[in-house]
Amino acid sequence: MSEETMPAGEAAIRVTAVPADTNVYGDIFGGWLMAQMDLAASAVASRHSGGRAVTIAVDGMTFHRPVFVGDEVSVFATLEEVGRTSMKVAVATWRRDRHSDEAYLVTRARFTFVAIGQDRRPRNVKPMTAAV
Ligand SMILES: CCCCCCCCCCCCCCCC(=O)SCCNC(=O)CCNC(=O)[C@H](O)C(C)(C)COP(=O)(O)OP(=O)(O)OC[C@H]1O[C@@H](n2cnc3c(N)ncnc32)[C@H](O)[C@@H]1OP(=O)(O)O
Repeated sequence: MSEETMPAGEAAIRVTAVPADTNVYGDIFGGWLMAQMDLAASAVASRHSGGRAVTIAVDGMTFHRPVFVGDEVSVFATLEEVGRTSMKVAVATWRRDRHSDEAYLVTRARFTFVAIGQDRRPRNVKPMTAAV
């Protein structure tokens, strides 16, 4: 394994990177990875808030390693903090070569979501007592 070990728990998203996800150099697009992370984090935020939640900010994203076609990409998302209407979700993405058990951390970031109502305005969310 790499310097860190991939979490043993369930990934919010696990998907295989395919040629359609590549940039002009043949590596996987950072934007595609960000979309997977947004989807994973939004699942946590929507579940906690019991409804629609939108991304308002993404902080601290660094791409540490490239992802290649055929890699298994695992995205882990954990609710870290809950405000009045906002939720901060820590997201970490790992890659595993499909022919190996070696897994490497690709990127981490913190996504902030705001729960919104039918009127698209922020709505209150429950405090972070019950873990998602
Ligand atoms: C039939 C239906 C089926 C549905 C099946 C769907 C299935 C498919 C699922 C896929 C789902 C993918 C989901 C992806 C998620 C998007 O991609 S969402 C699209 C991109 N995001 C947007 O379009 C959001 C655009 N922004 C907005 O509309 C407005 O800014 C918002 C979010 C309504 C907030 O309005 P506002 O007036 O700025 O709110 P304000 O009251 O000032 O602040 C609200 C909270 O945000 C915090 N905040 C404000 N600015 C910041 C900031 N820069 N940083 C951090 N926090 C901030 C405030 O501190 C406050 O927090 P609390 O103290 O209340 O906890």
